[in-house]
Order: sequence, then structure tokens, then C-alpha cells
Amino acid sequence: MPEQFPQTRMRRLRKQSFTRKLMAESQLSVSDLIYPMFVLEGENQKELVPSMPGVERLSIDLLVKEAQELAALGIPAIAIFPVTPAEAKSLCASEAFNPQGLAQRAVRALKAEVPELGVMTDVALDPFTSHGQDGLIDDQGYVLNDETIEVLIKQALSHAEAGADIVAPSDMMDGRIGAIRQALESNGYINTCIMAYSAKYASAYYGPFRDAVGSAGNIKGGDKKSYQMDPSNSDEALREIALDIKEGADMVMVKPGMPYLDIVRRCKDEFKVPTFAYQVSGEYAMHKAAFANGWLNEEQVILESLLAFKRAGANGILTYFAKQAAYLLK
Ligand SMILES: NCC(=O)CCC(=O)O
Ligand SMILES: [Mg+2]
Repeated sequence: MPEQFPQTRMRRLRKQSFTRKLMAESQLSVSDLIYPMFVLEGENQKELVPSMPGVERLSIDLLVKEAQELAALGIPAIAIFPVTPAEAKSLCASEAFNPQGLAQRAVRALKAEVPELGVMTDVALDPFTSHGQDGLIDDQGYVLNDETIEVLIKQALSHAEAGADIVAPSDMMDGRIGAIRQALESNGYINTCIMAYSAKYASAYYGPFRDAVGSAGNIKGGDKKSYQMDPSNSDEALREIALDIKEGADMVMVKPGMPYLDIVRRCKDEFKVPTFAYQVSGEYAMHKAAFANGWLNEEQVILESLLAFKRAGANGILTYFAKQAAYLLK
């Protein structure tokens, strides 16, 4: 029976707060949030990221302190991104798998001091290559797939050895999930989770992040379009996701977030696997700019932007608003 006015008045259920609460189809809670954080060498070091107001790079001692606050707020996990000093970068990206590297030390410190907080690491070479690409390159600057995977395996194992709960390959090489899964299994890391950046687009929304980790420089070749996805495509994202699930990903991710919520929804409908989305640095920066100008209401828009991910089907969101949102949700 088709509904019709006035038997059906959609506004009846919107009149009072209690019915609005009962009708809510999606919920945002602090358990949905993963907080990306930037780690710096040194002690008692703190640097602002100009293009990401409110975001700081922290040395490990301060990172651990902050992590205690995040755990107390109920944030389930953080994702760490090392700021690699220029002198540690190279063509072969060997700092990526240094057992005493910044990311590896940060993981050990976090798991020792705040064991209940999940720690996720980034598996990709861009913070460690002198040219800023996510993999090893040939003479033409083309990113080599299979050679890069060999380094990613070592990097992922070094993270697992340090105690990372989740390794998150963000490089978009073909076949890396399977290779990393196999290496984890054969080295006894059977419970290390993999969150695959499965549908990562060659997006201009990553600009502020590259400032934050200092990988912007001059990305050789100018862009990452030979491995990250074309923003035109949606069916292709489903193929990427299917491959990563088959290769052993526990969780998949879509990135960026808000401009790609259609992909989140298609992924969830098609595969029904744990699905995450990354509200990236550019999304954060544009929101912050509008808040600073008084053009948007900060508290309301942060929560609305995050709720939209839940409505689209995401199980969780990587967001630089995680800490602020956790306070707002208290
Ligand atoms: N692998 C992590 C990222 O590239 C983050 C991008 C962003 O926040 O813009
Ligand atoms: Mg892929």
C-alpha cells in the first residue's frame, strides 16, 4: 500500500526528541574513532602543522602521554605516522624496516605504557624514500611493484615484531596484502590484523598530510596516479577490495572519506566486511578553515560529518577530529 498524506505525516516522528532518538538509524560513538597521529624524533618535542590547525607532531614521550588521555576517553585505536628526518631517507627506503626506527620505537613505547589502546601502523615507503613515492622507483621514476613488496614485507614484519596490533598497507601495490599476510603467518604473527587501504584514490585532498610528515617535497614524477585509483572509478574499487579480502585483509578501507562515501556504501553492501573510511587531512583542513572563519558551527559539523560515515556503512572512521569528537560525545 503506498503511503499517503494525511494518514502518513513524516513530521509526526520528528516533533519530539524522544521519537527522533528512537528512529535514529545510525549512531556515532567514541568506539567508531581511530586517531591518526604524527610522531617526531627527540624528547619533549611538539610541533604544530600549519595546514592542519590543532594537529601536532609529538615526540614519543609526549605521544605516550597523549595516548593515555585518548584511551581514557574510550578511543579504541590510534594510527601512527612517523616524521622521518631527511638524512634517514634514501632510494631504497631501508629506514622503513629499521627495528629501531621511529615508528617501531613508538609502537613499543605505546604497547608498554598504554597496552589497552590499539596501535595501527602505516605500511608504505613514502616517509622513507628521498623522492616521496610510496615505493622503489626505476630510472624513469616509475614505481616498481614487486620490488616494493619485498620492502613492505620487511616493514610490516618489523611493525609486528614491535607489537603493532594492526598493520595498514597504504601503498596500493598489487599483491602486497597476500605477501604480507603470508609473511606474518610464517613468522608466527598470526593475530596481527591487516587493515588494507584497498580503495585509495589519487586525491588532491592529501596535501596537508604531506606537509605534516614532510613527504611533499617534490614527489618525483609529480603524482601517484600509476598506483592510486582514478577518482572517476567506482567498479574498480570493488575489484580492489575483493582482491584484498581474498589476499587476507581483516578490514578494508576507503580513502579519502566524505567525497567517497558512495564507495563506502557499495563496499559494505557488496562484501559485508569490516569497512573503514579515512577522513583525510584535506577534509580536516577545509572544515577547520570554515570553523575559523565562523562559516560553520564547529561542534555540530564535526559530529554530522562523522555520522555521515556511519550512515554510509562504515564500521569506523580514521579522523583527525577523533579526540575533539570524543569530548563532544562524552
Ligand atoms: N597513509 C596515510 C595518508 O596518506 C593520510 C592522508 C591524509 O590524511 O591526507
Ligand atoms: Mg590493490
